[in-house]
Amino acid sequence: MKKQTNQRRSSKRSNDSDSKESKGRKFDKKPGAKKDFKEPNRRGRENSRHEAPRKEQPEETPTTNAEDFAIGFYGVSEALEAKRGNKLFVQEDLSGRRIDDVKKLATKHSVPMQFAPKSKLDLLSDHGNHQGVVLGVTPYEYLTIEGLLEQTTSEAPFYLILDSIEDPHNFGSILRTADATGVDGVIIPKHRAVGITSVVSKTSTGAVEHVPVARVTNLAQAIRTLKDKQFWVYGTDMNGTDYRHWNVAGPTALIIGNEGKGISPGLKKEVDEMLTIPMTGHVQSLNASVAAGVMMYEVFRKRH
Ligand SMILES: C[S@@+](CC[C@H](N)C(=O)[O-])C[C@H]1O[C@@H](n2cnc3c(N)ncnc32)[C@H](O)[C@@H]1O
Repeated sequence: MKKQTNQRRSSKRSNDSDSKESKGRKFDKKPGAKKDFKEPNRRGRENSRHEAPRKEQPEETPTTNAEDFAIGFYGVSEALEAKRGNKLFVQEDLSGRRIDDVKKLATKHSVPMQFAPKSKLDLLSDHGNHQGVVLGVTPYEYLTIEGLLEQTTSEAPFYLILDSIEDPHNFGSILRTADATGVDGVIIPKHRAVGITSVVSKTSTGAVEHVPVARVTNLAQAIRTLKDKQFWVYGTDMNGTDYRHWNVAGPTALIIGNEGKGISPGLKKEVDEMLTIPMTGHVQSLNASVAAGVMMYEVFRKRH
């Protein structure tokens, strides 16, 4: 297996999607391998905190930690459905169908509710646009890279690797498009990057509950693991091959770089090919989530 991988790595990939090399290559999964990870929400993630008999929360405002709350109608509803909710705060002077829908969902999932002034919801959501609903959630359970590979069922998975995205709106927006285009997983670094916060969850309009996210301490190591599993790994910058010639056949991973610094030089060394979205105007680059969206839809367009 290793030898075959090295052979493949030594030759530059043809952009002809019918090339012999890419045809029929299977995603190398070990059937029946032992699971060493917890499945994410909506795919059977168990949550012992959620299942334990509920105690009413103390009345004081909990410590505000963006990873502990979901906000807004979509973010809250999806987190409730994913059984991550532990307490719903509803703005006391608001009513309406969407608020009622969220309340019904909380009741359905036996999540306690508290009516509170807007000032308290503002505080809990760190002044995010909460739309009158804030949900205390159990922390998101990230997958490991092995866990992500293990649970991926596509023959030719497509993963996004985010090299230190810092803006939660960019991350949320990327997750939203990832869900829309059927991306099999998103890989993020543990340090110097945004994790799954309330703003990410809201911007993703709940997609965060559907797209598996793996968090790793070393992206370069994660990429080497993917290469060992026969993935083609692509980077994105302004000096690569025109993305319209991208051969998306087979297991594929695509790296999107940091908003300011782009992809780190260390990771560029690991990629099979760099890709570029041509630009004819005056600005230097696209927004990271816009570039990610273009690339995700390119895979979708070519594969569907
Ligand atoms: C705002 S850009 C970073 C710009 C950074 N100064 C650089 O030189 O790479 C953030 C990320 O979006 C992606 N990106 C933006 N515009 C792109 C383009 N035209 N082609 C390919 N990728 C692009 C790349 O992944 C890039 O790392």
